[in-house]
Amino acid sequence: MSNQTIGFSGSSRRPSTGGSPKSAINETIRVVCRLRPSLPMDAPKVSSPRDGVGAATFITPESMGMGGASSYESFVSNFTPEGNLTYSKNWGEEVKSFKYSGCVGPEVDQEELYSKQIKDIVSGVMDGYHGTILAYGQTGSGKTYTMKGEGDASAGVIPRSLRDMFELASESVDDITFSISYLQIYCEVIYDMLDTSSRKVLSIREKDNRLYVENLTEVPVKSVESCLELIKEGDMKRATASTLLNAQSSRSHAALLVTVTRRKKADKAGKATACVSNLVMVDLAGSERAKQSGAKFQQFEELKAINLSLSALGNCVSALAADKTHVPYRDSKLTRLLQHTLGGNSRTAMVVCVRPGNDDAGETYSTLMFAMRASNVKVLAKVNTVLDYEKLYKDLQLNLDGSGDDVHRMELEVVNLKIELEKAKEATQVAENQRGALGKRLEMSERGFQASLAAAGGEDNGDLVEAIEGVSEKWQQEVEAIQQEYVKEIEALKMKHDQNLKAYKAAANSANFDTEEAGFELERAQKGHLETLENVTSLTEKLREVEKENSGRIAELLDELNAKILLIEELQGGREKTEKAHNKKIMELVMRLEELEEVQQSQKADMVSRDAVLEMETLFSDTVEKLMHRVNQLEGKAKENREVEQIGNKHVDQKIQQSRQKNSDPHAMALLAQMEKNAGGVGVRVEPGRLRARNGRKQAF
Ligand SMILES: Nc1ncnc2c1ncn2[C@@H]1O[C@H](COP(=O)(O)OP(=O)(O)OP(=O)(O)O)[C@@H](O)[C@H]1O
Repeated sequence: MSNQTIGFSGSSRRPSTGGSPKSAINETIRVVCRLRPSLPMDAPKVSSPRDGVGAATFITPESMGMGGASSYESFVSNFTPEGNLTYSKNWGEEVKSFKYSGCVGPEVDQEELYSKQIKDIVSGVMDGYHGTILAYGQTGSGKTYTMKGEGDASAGVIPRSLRDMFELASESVDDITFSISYLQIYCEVIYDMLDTSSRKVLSIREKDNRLYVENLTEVPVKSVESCLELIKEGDMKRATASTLLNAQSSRSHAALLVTVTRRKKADKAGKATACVSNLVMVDLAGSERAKQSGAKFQQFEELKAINLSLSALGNCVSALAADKTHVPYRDSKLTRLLQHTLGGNSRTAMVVCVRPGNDDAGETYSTLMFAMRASNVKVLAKVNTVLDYEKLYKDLQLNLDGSGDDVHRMELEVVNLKIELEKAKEATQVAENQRGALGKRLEMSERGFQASLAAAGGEDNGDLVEAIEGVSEKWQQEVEAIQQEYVKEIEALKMKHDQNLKAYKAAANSANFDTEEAGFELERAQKGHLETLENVTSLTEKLREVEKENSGRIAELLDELNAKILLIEELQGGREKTEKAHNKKIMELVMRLEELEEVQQSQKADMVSRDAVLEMETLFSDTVEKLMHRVNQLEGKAKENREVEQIGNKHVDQKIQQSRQKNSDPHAMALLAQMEKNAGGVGVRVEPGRLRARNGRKQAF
């Protein structure tokens, strides 16, 4: 198992509306609406007074004859395999039409769905195109069933795709290898499902216009079974994760990434290429409303994250469908991960799953609307070919090895030819020698013959001379025949020698040429390797620098983290104290409340009735009114008294004045004495001018 960085689906270039590159596929996202059958869990729920028995929001062949569906508030009233779907709202008053790539009802099985809607995208992946299959829909609508399936008979898209891919690979002459990665996005955090050792959190990175999930585990696989086993292990981990994180299957998005590397043989120009393509299969989390799901606490947080990512997906789909320049991919991890898939370089199919329960009508409608938008998104998929450096290197090595063999073979041939040439030379020499010897013998014979002829003497010996001349002639002829034979033999040897020489020269030339070619090739390869090596070295250096930077940054981050942990601990300590104080306060308040309740309870017994209170209130206000009336009366009286007193005072003052002037009025004196007495004091002298003020105040009440 290797732990490395791998890419998700190539370039994010948006498809242009103009001409497309050769072998590029210009199409839209293929949207297939799948209506799942009614299950016991969709037991009839009464959703309106007019809907007494409903269990399906769409008409199925089974429900068709029962006449129930058309009485529902909202329902799928018709659909065709060609993808036409009609949705009726308000008991059929409003009708909305949708058009998808296909529409499959409950009667369509996994095999039919796969072979008609998905298979060609999978085989496209084997030809070098990226492919993406998504399952979207409300919780319980059949996404996992569609993607994974149940058992062999109901196997879903994932096992069927893997089977097809391995089968195609076994039939191909090319060298095809597979690897898989498996991840989940839970509450906006990416987890590696194939890393059994840790629960590391992964990040999405971008480099050279290529998105990748950093450090995501990529496992080379050799069979469908090993893939399924790894997925099972991942799912088990997911189940474990669900206890740790409270994540259930529907709470996270699960994505399986299959990378296919197809190596082709080098062409005549010696260029070896490889296609590296991805098949991404995503089981999205279920869309649902908090109210509907009754989510609380952690579940609510999950739901928030799911809805955030699904609505981000919806926003991206809307922006792409409307051909907007800005697509908000960065709004969620899901959309960032699918950036190159949606509207980019990947053939994409989306199976939109719909539940039949009539309580789901609202969700069904928004699912259908989302699907409609998705079906307008354009994609431009192209074959993803790269230079296969590994193969190129291996092939060159093999070629060089082969050239070496050829040179060696030719060298041997040359050596053999040289030996034969030497032999031919020797044979020629022998023949020359023999010819020389024969010539000498002939000369000697000639001389002997002439001598014999002279000794035989003249015409008398005519018969003998004739006989000798005949022998001589015969001898001469024999010698000539032998000579000719030798000449022929020498010529043949010469010819063979010349031929050998020619072959030797040709072999030597060809060997030289091949050696030269091989030398050039080697030089080119060495140059290429050198460049690659230089690139690798500079990349390694960069990597080291980045690692160095990262380790510095990581150290800083760790320090920060430690500081934050300390802070959190302190805060927690403080919070605990505050909590304790709060708890104490709450306890006190609770006790106080209890006391009050007790008091209230005891007061309740003494409490008068509401009528009695009203009566008392009326009595009280009557009394107050009367008192106010009385006060007003008294104030009027007092005012009158004050006026009378003023007049009286004035009169008394005049009288006192007069009597003082006269100093003999006994009546005035008596009055004065009386007044002084009333003023209350022994030794108090009442002056006539001041008497009014003191008395005036007293008389006010
Ligand atoms: N086409 C179908 N035929 C038969 N049964 C189906 C079909 N689709 C779904 N089901 C059944 O419906 C139930 C819910 O399906 P499934 O678990 O796939 O839903 P889901 O959308 O993945 O839910 P979640 O979002 O919670 O993961 C399962 O019991 C499944 O077997």
